[in-house]
Amino acid sequence: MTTQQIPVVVLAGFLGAGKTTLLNHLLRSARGTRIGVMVNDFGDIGIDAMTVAGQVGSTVSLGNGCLCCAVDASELDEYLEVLTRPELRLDVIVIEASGLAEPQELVRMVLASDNERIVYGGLIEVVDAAEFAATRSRHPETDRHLAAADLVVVNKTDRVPPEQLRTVRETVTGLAGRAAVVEAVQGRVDPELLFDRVVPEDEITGQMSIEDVLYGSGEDDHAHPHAAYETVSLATSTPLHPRRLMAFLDSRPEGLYRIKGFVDFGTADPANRYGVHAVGRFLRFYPEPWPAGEERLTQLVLIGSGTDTAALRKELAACEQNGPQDTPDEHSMWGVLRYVPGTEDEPEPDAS
Ligand SMILES: Nc1nc2c(ncn2[C@@H]2O[C@H](COP(=O)(O)OP(=O)(O)OP(=O)(O)O)[C@@H](O)[C@H]2O)c(=O)[nH]1
Repeated sequence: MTTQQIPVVVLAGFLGAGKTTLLNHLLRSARGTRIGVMVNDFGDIGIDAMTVAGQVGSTVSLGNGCLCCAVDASELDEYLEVLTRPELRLDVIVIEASGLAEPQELVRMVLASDNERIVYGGLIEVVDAAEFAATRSRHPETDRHLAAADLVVVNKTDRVPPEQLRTVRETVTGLAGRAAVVEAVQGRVDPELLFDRVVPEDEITGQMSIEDVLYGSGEDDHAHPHAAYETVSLATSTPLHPRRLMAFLDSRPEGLYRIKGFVDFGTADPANRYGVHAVGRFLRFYPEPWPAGEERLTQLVLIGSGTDTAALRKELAACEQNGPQDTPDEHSMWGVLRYVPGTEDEPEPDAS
């Protein structure tokens, strides 16, 4: 089921791009969220961050050298096995690839894992805005890495003048194809781009002051550059048409990075609701029986960068069924079922 699977995020980028800085930022700003990490070396991870990372102990350190050279698929599975133990109650696992690793290899290893408690959480490429041109000329494989990414973080924007940043961003966006592209200083991206933050109890019960509402609630505001991405939500009691939803998903626009929630397909499958999990080009549906007494609602959240939110809202609304004459036929679920794990013709996600 969607809610129980732990997303495994692969964090890649060339030497010095800011992967560890970003990881430390995630660990610091995660608060109630429990993050497991796999890195080559714990040396660079801050002591305060280690209080979170420490829950999994040194067992996750993969030793020196390139992660994907040092670890074959069975070893990766071994570490995932440790990190997904229920007693650790981790909400997300981040694998930091060594600066020289081929990230696509790691992604393939995660996708090939038969650990049922995990789900692929996306490939994030960190780019050094100041060194981008030089890195690209020294390492032509940069282009391939960017093309495989689901989210590109253009980091160190403080080190380049606006003009140069625009050029870097344009080049990156061109190479990254459908990936979402966000800018950052010191790796400070909103953790919610990567995973669902668990809201700590004091935030739920605590009262918000007017300042909180206007300016956010304090210390890690600068860590939540909300302008970096857009969110579109849909909550409707009208069932969605499976064919139209699949047409929308199959042609989802560039920059639409994550989709999560539940779908009601009405009479097309009255017994089940369908959990949706999409990150980059990766898409899965998880049918599960409707909980007894639960209102039949479709609830979706779409997260993207550089997307046309008005158009997304319109396209989503067009997926709703229009009365009895629009009732889906018996074959209309086939497109959806292709993305249910364990079905015979489950598509291979594009990790090339
Ligand atoms: N000016 C500036 N420096 C940054 C930024 N982000 C990271 N750095 C610095 O860049 C250096 C490299 O950052 P790391 O996070 O260690 O990079 P990495 O990608 O993990 O490096 P490797 O582990 O060697 O692959 C460190 O000295 C960071 O403090 C940023 O946004 N601006």
